[in-house]
Amino acid sequence: MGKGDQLLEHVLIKYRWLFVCFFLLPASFLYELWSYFRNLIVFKLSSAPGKHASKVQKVQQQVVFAKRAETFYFKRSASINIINIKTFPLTIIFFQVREWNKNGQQGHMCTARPGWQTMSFRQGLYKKSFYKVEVNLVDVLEIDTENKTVRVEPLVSMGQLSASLAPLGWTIPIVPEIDDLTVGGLILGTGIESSSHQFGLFQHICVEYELVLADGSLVTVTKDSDPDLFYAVPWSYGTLGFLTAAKIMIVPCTKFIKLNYKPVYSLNDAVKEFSEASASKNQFVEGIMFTLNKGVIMTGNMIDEPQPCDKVNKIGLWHKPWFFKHVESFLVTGKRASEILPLRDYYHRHTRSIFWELQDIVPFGNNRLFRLCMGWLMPPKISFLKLTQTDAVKRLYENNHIIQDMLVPITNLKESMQMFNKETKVYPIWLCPFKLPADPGMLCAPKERMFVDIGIYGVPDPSVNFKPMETTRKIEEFVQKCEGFQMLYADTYTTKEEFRRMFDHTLYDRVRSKLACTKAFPEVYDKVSRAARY
Ligand SMILES: Cc1cc2nc3c(=O)[nH]c(=O)nc-3n(C[C@H](O)[C@H](O)[C@H](O)COP(=O)(O)OP(=O)(O)OC[C@H]3O[C@@H](n4cnc5c(N)ncnc54)[C@H](O)[C@@H]3O)c2cc1C
Ligand SMILES: NC(=O)C1=CN([C@@H]2O[C@H](COP(=O)(O)OP(=O)(O)OC[C@H]3O[C@@H](n4cnc5c(N)ncnc54)[C@H](OP(=O)(O)O)[C@@H]3O)[C@@H](O)[C@H]2O)C=CC1
Ligand SMILES: CC(C)=CCC[C@@H](C)[C@H]1CC[C@@]2(C)C3=C(CC[C@]12C)[C@@]1(C)CC[C@H](O)C(C)(C)[C@@H]1CC3
Repeated sequence: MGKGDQLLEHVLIKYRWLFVCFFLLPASFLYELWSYFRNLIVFKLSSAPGKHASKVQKVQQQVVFAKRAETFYFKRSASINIINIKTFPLTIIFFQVREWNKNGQQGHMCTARPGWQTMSFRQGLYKKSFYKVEVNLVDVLEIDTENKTVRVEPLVSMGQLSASLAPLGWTIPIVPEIDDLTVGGLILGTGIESSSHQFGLFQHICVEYELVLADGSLVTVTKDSDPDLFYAVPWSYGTLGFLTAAKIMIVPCTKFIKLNYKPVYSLNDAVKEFSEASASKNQFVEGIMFTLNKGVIMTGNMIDEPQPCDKVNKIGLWHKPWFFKHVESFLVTGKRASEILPLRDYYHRHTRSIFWELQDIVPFGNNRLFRLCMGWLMPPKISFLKLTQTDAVKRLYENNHIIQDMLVPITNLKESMQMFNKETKVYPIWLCPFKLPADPGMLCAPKERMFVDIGIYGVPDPSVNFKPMETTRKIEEFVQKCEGFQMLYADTYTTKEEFRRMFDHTLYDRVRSKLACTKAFPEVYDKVSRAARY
């Protein structure tokens, strides 16, 4: 690398904030504005629910077309096979055939959602070669307060869903905290939040899935109508079919939450407080560890209205400190404290600082003056950050940064913390308890157990000699020994055999062979392993 390139690389890394502040923030704002008005018009015209059936038909047509195109290329039969599909515009077919042909005529399919839009550090290599199916389904379809369900399309985001439900006094029981997470990604990957100790993972609040299968047929499954497929869908990462709608439980909600902060000053205390809180009746439980021995355990409950003497802290306002910094401040006072927060501010509490990831990108993002002047533009859209990140920044993250969520039984919390401390010394660490019911599927377990998600996001301490692959492999091995799991949005460095040991593939394999998925979709491992992502 020449001197000029080195200088450029240095500037791009060190001064990424310049680009972020002067370009990405306004771009993100304009995008939010556009999507706000688009959603408003769609909602006012109520056109979305009516269009669902025809949009799903388009998905089916593309799948049928992919199958026919495959037959055509392998058997070299007449092109009439392809053009025969009614109502599908010819031009699109020709373009897609050309694309599919150019890309090596592979039979596997994936959604056409570009990799830069997904909530993961990397993008799938397969997005370059697979046959891409447009699943342009972005709307809330029906809010049924009588049966306590909401029916949504897969690209509905958490921000959009909480904005739709909260004014009506309802919420889904688990609202994963980053606004742009989508229902589809959370069902086919997984979702977790501070209410998961009561409700489980995102899949456990879903009651019905509508899917387009590998043969182009449309099915609607519940745990009673087709338990095999119903339980195989979560964690399948889009390798059983295309999700076109989901029915999710809703529960009544109030406008406020009372949040209690309990500072802890030793690992033993932290584990004790956190485990007790996870087994309690509190509606929300979360912990943030700022060192191995110091952290804050939070419990919360919805309340109807604040008392006149209560101070409401609107932590979502643009000029408020980042949430994790606010939490850290309770370590200084050392006292238990409580405060009232608006519920939506609480749900989206980690959005403005992208947990603690934004401090590496905009180092002065939590500065009071910056917040006052520019805070309303924050955060930049994760997808825009991803789209515009340079190779130098990517390499920097690859070699000096770790982003992993490890799900281990809560009884292994102490040794897990000690292990991650030894291998990474990354702080803050996110702790979120969740109940894992004894359901069939990838996380099949003999009995219901309490787990904890340990989220490690950040730069390992120089003293630990962090090596991305070796360190992650050690952690993965440890997690496997604890009978735990790794979240799939992050890279897995396991071998396929190790991955199949970590996740129970019995039901998944059976459903894949029953639904003829093997030719249509890759296995989960081939979408999430480090080798499958760039
Ligand atoms: C009955 C009903 C049906 C609906 N049906 C549809 C539909 O079919 N299709 C559809 O697309 N929409 C639907 N909506 C949603 C509607 O379009 C949204 O309300 C719209 O997006 C505008 O939202 P808002 O102004 O209430 O959001 P705002 O509250 O202004 O939120 C806008 C954005 O800011 C974020 N945000 C808000 N508060 C916070 C906070 N405290 N912290 C961090 N981020 C925050 C949100 O996540 C969101 O992305 C429906 C809503 C209702 C009530
Ligand atoms: N608090 C939390 O729980 C958090 C969770 N996450 C993780 O982020 C991910 C979700 O991110 P998001 O950007 O929403 O989703 P992604 O685009 O990352 O989707 C995840 C997977 O689901 C597949 N998928 C999504 N929608 C469909 C569909 N309609 N039909 C078929 N397959 C589909 C995708 O398939 P394809 O590859 O074909 O596009 C992809 O393999 C999850 O893995 C989640 O665990 C991240 C942050 C926080
Ligand atoms: C289960 C839970 C709570 C998971 C939280 C995961 C987040 C911390 C992850 C999800 C997406 C994620 C990997 C991301 C990044 C940081 C960590 C994130 C936000 C960033 C913003 C880091 C900076 C990078 O240049 C880039 C922009 C590509 C990514 C994008 C995705």
